[in-house]
Amino acid sequence: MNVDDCKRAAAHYAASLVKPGMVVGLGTGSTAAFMIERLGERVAEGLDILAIPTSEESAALARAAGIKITTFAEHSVVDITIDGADEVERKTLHLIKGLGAALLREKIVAQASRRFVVIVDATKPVNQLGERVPVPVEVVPFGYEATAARLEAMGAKVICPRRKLTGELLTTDNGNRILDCSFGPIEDVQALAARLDGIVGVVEHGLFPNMATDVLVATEREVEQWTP
Ligand SMILES: O=C[C@H](O)[C@H](O)[C@H](O)COP(=O)(O)O
Repeated sequence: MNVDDCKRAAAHYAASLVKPGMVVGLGTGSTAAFMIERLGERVAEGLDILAIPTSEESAALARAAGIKITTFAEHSVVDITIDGADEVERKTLHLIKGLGAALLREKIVAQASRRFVVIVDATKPVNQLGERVPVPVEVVPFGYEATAARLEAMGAKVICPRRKLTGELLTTDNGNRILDCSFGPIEDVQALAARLDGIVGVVEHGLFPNMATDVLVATEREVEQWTP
């Protein structure tokens, strides 16, 4: 199985957890896209659900797949959210998310969910968060250079990601900027999350400690289910 086959296997397993009548949070990214596609197939076969997407991209995929969309104005609790991740810490199931710039909406939807199922291929689990990827941080555009300097003073190497096609600075669905912050392997995820929460100009960050209720890891042979 190649990486896409693994992503698809985890996504299909997660989609099978969705039951009729549920309000479903739809994650963002390449793994979540396989899950949205599969849920669309189940909807075509008669599954009745409502969905809250975590990005404009996932909303477009859901509409194209025939999945009905709802909002928090109509449903304040989400039964299950299924989303990808950029890193999963093996021992704790803490996550880094947001390399696709959707972290703020993803965290709002995850926080409102009874069950938060994370779907990954075997390249995503790590011993310590920050081993392979930076922590994306969503910041308001005003003074983002000053916010970046503040993050650098905390020990991060900060990069402003740009759109591949246009070269423009990456802007989120919420009109904010993303700063990718490399801290290296993170000793204390919750302490770093609290420090990031305390910086003026930071809207949200991609550290998701103690949020996943299930992590589905697709290896070449099987889909493993990890729980905290
Ligand atoms: O902002 C993007 C999201 O957090 C994604 O869930 C994350 O980047 C994983 O994406 P993928 O499944 O494409 O690796």
